[in-house]
Amino acid sequence: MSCIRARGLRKAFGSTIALDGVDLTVEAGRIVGLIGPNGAGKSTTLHAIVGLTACEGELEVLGRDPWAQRGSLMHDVCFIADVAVMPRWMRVGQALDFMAGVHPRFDRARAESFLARTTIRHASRIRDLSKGMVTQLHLALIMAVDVKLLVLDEPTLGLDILYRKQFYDTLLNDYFDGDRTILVSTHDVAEVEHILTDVVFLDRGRIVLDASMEEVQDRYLEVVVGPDRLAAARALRPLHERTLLGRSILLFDGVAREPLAALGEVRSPGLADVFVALMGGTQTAREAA
Ligand SMILES: Nc1ncnc2c1ncn2[C@@H]1O[C@H](COP(=O)(O)OP(=O)(O)OP(=O)(O)O)[C@@H](O)[C@H]1O
Repeated sequence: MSCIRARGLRKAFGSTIALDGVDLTVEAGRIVGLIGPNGAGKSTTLHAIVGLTACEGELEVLGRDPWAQRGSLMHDVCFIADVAVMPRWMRVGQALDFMAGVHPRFDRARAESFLARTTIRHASRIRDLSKGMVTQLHLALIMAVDVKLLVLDEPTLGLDILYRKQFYDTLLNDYFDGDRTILVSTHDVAEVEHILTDVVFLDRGRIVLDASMEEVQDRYLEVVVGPDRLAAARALRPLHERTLLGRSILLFDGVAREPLAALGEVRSPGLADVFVALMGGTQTAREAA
């Protein structure tokens, strides 16, 4: 059984089509990045998955219909939007009490042992903690919830780079155990690239790319060419072309390494470059040819 299985998901808000036929399968034990620009439909997808919004189409999460069976689904799912946004008036001990009261799978001892590694004290008020400490507290609460699926909607928005890195590193090292599934949305590709097993690019309510990181590695190549080889490189129909320090960098989808190597230095593009190539909307060499 897949962890998430969506077929033909559609959602309209008035005349705005937020999801326009999304098919998505996420297997258990994967870390999937749902990546897209503002308004792409990321939050709507995640809300549908955790049963916060009803959609047309078929959707099954951990064998349940999220909209109809939200109560039971929430025993196995944790949904977080905005790390480090917590009630400022609460004390740390009260946040632990609250979690213990509302979530049947919250393991207080686990949260306590994580907090013991920090300088956060039970008696501290959240408003007196630094932003980094609030991130640590939030992580301690998340990581103590024993669920099968963790859904994170742009979790690190508003955090600076150090805390964002700390958040993802801790998530990977102390939470992910190979059985859990993590689905994280972001518009910052570089931030999550190193933790993902799979990537889904979403644009205007449609999936543009759905692949494992290995598939991305195998499929896309970049070649750096000088002006003398540019016409030959363009003839191989690149997906995207950009110029950097006077040299052209052409990105190809599904073209073998050998013919590219004859044109210049071949390398694997970063996920951000593939994202720009697929979503950039700029004129590509293919169009120019
Ligand atoms: N409750 C709503 N009422 C009306 N329109 C909505 C509502 N929720 C989302 N939309 C619209 O649906 C589209 C998709 O929004 P969604 O929030 O899912 O995108 P997103 O990819 O999460 O964007 P962002 O990165 O900006 O949060 C947008 O055009 C948005 O304006």
